[in-house]
Amino acid sequence: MIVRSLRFKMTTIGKCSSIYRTSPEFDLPEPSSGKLGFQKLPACNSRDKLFGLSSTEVKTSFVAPLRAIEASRKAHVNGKAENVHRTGCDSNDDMPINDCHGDSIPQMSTIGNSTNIVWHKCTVEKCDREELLQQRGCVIWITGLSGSGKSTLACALGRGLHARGKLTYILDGDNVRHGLNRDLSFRAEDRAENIRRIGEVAKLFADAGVICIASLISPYRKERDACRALLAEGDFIEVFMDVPLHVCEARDPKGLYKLARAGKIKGFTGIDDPYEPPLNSEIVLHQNRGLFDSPNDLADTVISYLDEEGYLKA
Ligand SMILES: Nc1ncnc2c1ncn2[C@@H]1O[C@H](COP(=O)(O)OS(=O)(=O)O)[C@@H](OP(=O)(O)O)[C@H]1O
Ligand SMILES: Nc1ncnc2c1ncn2[C@@H]1O[C@H](COP(=O)(O)OP(=O)(O)O)[C@@H](O)[C@H]1O
Repeated sequence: MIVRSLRFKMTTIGKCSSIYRTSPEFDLPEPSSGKLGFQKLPACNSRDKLFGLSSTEVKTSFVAPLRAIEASRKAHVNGKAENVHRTGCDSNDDMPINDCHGDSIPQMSTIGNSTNIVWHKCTVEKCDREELLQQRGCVIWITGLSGSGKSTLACALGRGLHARGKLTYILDGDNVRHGLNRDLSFRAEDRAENIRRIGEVAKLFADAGVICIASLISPYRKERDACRALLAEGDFIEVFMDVPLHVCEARDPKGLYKLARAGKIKGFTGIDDPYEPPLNSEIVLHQNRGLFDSPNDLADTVISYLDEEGYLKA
């Protein structure tokens, strides 16, 4: 396997310094001819009855715009977001629908600082998108020290899944700090906010049916677990890059450990800022007999997990 050498340019974006746009690329086979496409959609839940359509009608008329039924979810006051945000085709059963065309007044919620808000529900749901994509939307959350190989794995994984005709999107901590999170520094509260925002965005991607690969240090267990709690059971797959600090420091591809040791970067993870390793990751990747598997092999481990758990089919 050939690893292309990359030149990194240090930048300061908003409050963050020393971050890089990461795009490590490995020479991998070109994606196979497997193409994404449209197909007849089987009726996937009891919603058919709800909208007064038979399964056949749903199948044949799905491409025509269905009248969207805006609905709001049960009022959950004071930030009980997990109940409000629950998605999935089987979530209709316990959810009252406020049809905006009817007489009922939608129930209002207060979520954090947002008052009088309503959850709008659409007839095209996560499972419909998954059917279209022939995969299950989920979040693969890669955590580990700087230099542990998160971005490299994310990229290898993205390529490997793409080659299998699966739709992925990478949310790399470095990259997201170039835009959405440019206002965040590396102080503890800003890191927590960085993790929270990426968790929320990842959740949207998963809801879109995409296999979302989040790769960020995410040093705090509590914040990682909070992101896990945003998703349905099983849809958050934590991958721990269990690479010892001395290995990451020896790699030091951006020279940041050197700067941190010299006291030129304060609060560097693993040096003078904490990293809390996960306790119950779905996947732990570590060295075998002092050697780390190649990024492609590591990616294959994750892909096998996804395959076995049924994420690579609808
Ligand atoms: N103080 C400090 N500590 C750790 N890392 C630092 C720091 N300052 C800059 N950088 C660079 O920023 C990248 C980490 O960004 P993340 O968003 O993944 O970090 S965090 O999850 O909010 O902790 C990280 O990228 P990776 O090496 O890819 O992990 C570093 O390049
Ligand atoms: N599986 C691996 N085996 C050996 N070296 C690796 C592996 N994965 C990544 N690397 C190297 O380690 C360094 C850090 O990788 P990177 O993906 O940038 O880590 P992170 O995103 O965690 O900071 C890079 O020089 C990369 O080429």
